[in-house]
Amino acid sequence: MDFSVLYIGSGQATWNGAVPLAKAGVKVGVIEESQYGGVCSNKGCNAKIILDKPIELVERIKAMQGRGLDGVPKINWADLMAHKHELIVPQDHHGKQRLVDAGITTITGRAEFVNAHTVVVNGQEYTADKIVIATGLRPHRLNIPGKELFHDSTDFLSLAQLPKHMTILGGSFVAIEFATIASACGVKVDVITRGDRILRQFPAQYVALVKADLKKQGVRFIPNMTINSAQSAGQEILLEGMHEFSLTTDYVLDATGRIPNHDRLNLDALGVAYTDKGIVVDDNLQTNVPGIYAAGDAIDKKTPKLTPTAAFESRYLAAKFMGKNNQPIHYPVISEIVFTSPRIAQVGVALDEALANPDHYDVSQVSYDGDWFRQVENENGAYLSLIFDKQANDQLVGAAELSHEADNTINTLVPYIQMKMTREALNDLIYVFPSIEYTLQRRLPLV
Ligand SMILES: Cc1cc2nc3c(=O)[nH]c(=O)nc-3n(C[C@H](O)[C@H](O)[C@H](O)COP(=O)(O)OP(=O)(O)OC[C@H]3O[C@@H](n4cnc5c(N)ncnc54)[C@H](O)[C@@H]3O)c2cc1C
Ligand SMILES: NC(=O)c1ccc[n+]([C@@H]2O[C@H](COP(=O)([O-])OP(=O)(O)OC[C@H]3O[C@@H](n4cnc5c(N)ncnc54)[C@H](O)[C@@H]3O)[C@@H](O)[C@H]2O)c1
Repeated sequence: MDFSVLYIGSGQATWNGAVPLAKAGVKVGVIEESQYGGVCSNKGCNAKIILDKPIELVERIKAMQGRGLDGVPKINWADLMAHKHELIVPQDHHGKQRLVDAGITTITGRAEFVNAHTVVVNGQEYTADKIVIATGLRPHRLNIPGKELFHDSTDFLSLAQLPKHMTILGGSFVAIEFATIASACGVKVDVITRGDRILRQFPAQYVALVKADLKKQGVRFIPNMTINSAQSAGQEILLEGMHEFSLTTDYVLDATGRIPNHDRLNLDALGVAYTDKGIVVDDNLQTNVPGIYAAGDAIDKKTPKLTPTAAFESRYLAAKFMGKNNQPIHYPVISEIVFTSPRIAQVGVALDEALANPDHYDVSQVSYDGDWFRQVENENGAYLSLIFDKQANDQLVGAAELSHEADNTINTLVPYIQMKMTREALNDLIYVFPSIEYTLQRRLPLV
């Protein structure tokens, strides 16, 4: 065999495990058809957070007007984009170098299976004991006439010049994060959704506040609408939908989700099971074909398709391949965030579920409006919910926050929930003062 372990794809689901595996002396190969490091490093999280940063800073500066700061800086999109390129363009090179430095053989090109232990890339065959499918997702495109006029998240993240009027199809992470960025930069934004909700996975009450803020800023939400076609109308694009709906716009961002890349792997020849959401794996991340595993966004899974979950699965498989862990995968508590302004972050039991089950959960809801430390930045409209399990000794089992600091608060709470800390134990910690964490603790109901 050429390799002990051969990965297809080089994203988070690969390198987090492949690097330690190779450093432990295992013969590892990685095949990548596009940019090394995958979506997150090159056309996802990292690029997005660079474009988002000034939006967050400007919002915070706006809140401090007349409180020690005079004047709100303007966002310069061209400079911001140049800054993004400066940081992101080298990621492909770094992503490859990280593998090479660990002693991994990198193979550039598209992989296809020949049999359970062989793949072909650019006409050359490579064999391995174990093969890990970590091929991620690509943008879904609505299949309607005129779809070629649409753009996807990758296009937006490299947009040289902002349009005057942008129409976004979809209402989840990509749609709302990009609506936040574009609108803050002065673009007139429409968000068209099939249903009547956006950001379904986040607490309805916090989402409603974010939506109200976006509306105030001029974002127009068009719910319960199916777009049926698009066509050029001079310099503009004409969208037509049900009930004789029509709209002209300068730019259409198709944010209707992402689809797996496994259709390009010749899986049917091997009988590897998959669904339209991804590869089917058991609780050892092995497919129905022995020796073939899958990790990251490529899997059909209930856990969210995020960078930290992909990295967790990658490390899990590496430990398994090194013989250090023979247990089924056991996910720890998972946190997530949407980079709106302010952000919504959450971890553990969902707030909406907890509120719907008052016999099971005690929900402590806090407004930071009266909190002097949050008022240092004049942050208003910030909220925290803590969820305790009444049936398990008042353990903290979930939390959600809407604020500019939501990522920090929720990250602080992750280990408490994972380590099953009770309300009593949480009151028994001493933090730096003043700080976000100290403020959080003071908001905990005493036992
Ligand atoms: C715009 C955007 C913003 C995001 N923001 C966040 C965020 O803020 N936080 C967060 O946690 N997550 C975020 N995500 C999700 C995150 O990027 C993914 O969960 C993560 O990249 C998954 O890693 P992966 O390794 O499973 O797949 P990927 O990163 O998609 O890597 C798969 C790799 O496989 C390669 N490949 C596919 N098929 C083949 C083949 N046949 N042969 C060879 N190579 C192949 C692809 O080129 C790709 O490089 C975002 C995603 C997008 C699109
Ligand atoms: N902050 C973050 O962690 C972050 C940010 C961006 C993306 N991501 C990840 O990237 C992935 C993609 O996110 P996303 O927002 O593109 O997709 P998504 O799958 O989360 O949402 C897709 C959206 O498109 C809508 N939609 C689907 N099909 C449609 C159709 N035919 N017509 C109209 N609307 C349709 C859905 O109702 C939904 O609102 C997810 O796995 C997400 O976890 C994460």
